[in-house]
Amino acid sequence: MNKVQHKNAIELTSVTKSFTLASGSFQALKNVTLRIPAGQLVAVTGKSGSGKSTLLNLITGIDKPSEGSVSVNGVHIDKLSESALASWRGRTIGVVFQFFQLLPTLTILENVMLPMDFCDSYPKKDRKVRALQQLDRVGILDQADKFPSALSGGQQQRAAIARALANDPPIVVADEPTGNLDSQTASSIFLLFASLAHAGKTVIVVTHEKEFSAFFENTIAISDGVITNTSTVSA
Ligand SMILES: Nc1ncnc2c1ncn2[C@@H]1O[C@H](COP(=O)(O)OP(=O)(O)OP(=O)(O)O)[C@@H](O)[C@H]1O
Repeated sequence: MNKVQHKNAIELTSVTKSFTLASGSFQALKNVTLRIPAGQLVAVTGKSGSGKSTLLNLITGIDKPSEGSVSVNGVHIDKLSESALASWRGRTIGVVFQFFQLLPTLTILENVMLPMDFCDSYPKKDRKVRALQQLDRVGILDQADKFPSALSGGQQQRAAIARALANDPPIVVADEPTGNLDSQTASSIFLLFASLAHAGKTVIVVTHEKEFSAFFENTIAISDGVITNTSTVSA
């Protein structure tokens, strides 16, 4: 597995993302150029509809840019085929969602083992130990054999973060990961993200919650598809 960390984990160059609507073409992102250095904890902020999820979808390769290029950890992902992209994504990017999206019929341990099963990233005999290590890392090793419904919201999000870490991706993206959690639990989740960045992962978090800005080394503010404020931008 290629574990080389590039200086810039994310590079968007002159990226425009257009959607075709009945009323014509709509630009959700407009000529965005952006560099995110490896190992940073970065917030993406902006009003509803400003383009935050569109940006994440381009970084994870779920969407392709209409114009411009997207390079993630040194790979020009807009040039990958769909099958190469799926395999690349599973190994390179861990994704965390607002509503956790754990599979309810699997235990927490089984949920965390899933990405390794999907990507065949580690030998079968090693997957359980590796999943337990991730649960330990996020502080819920004692919840391994429970089903998601038996866990608190904060514990479920920790489990989802453990699952995102299963394949040891260099990049973690999270779309409003604390939107469904109380403020104290949210703080503990942001601390966990900070520890991941400290350990060298690039962590990109979409959040509406301004009170947590101190956790982030950089903030990318988006307004109407344009980046209005960030110290990570360079032309
Ligand atoms: N598949 C699509 N087809 C058409 N328009 C889209 C599509 N996806 C997003 N858009 C539009 O692009 C703009 C940006 O959407 P996006 O989901 O990126 O915003 P957001 O900042 O993530 O919003 P929210 O905080 O509400 O999730 C919006 O006007 C949205 O309606």
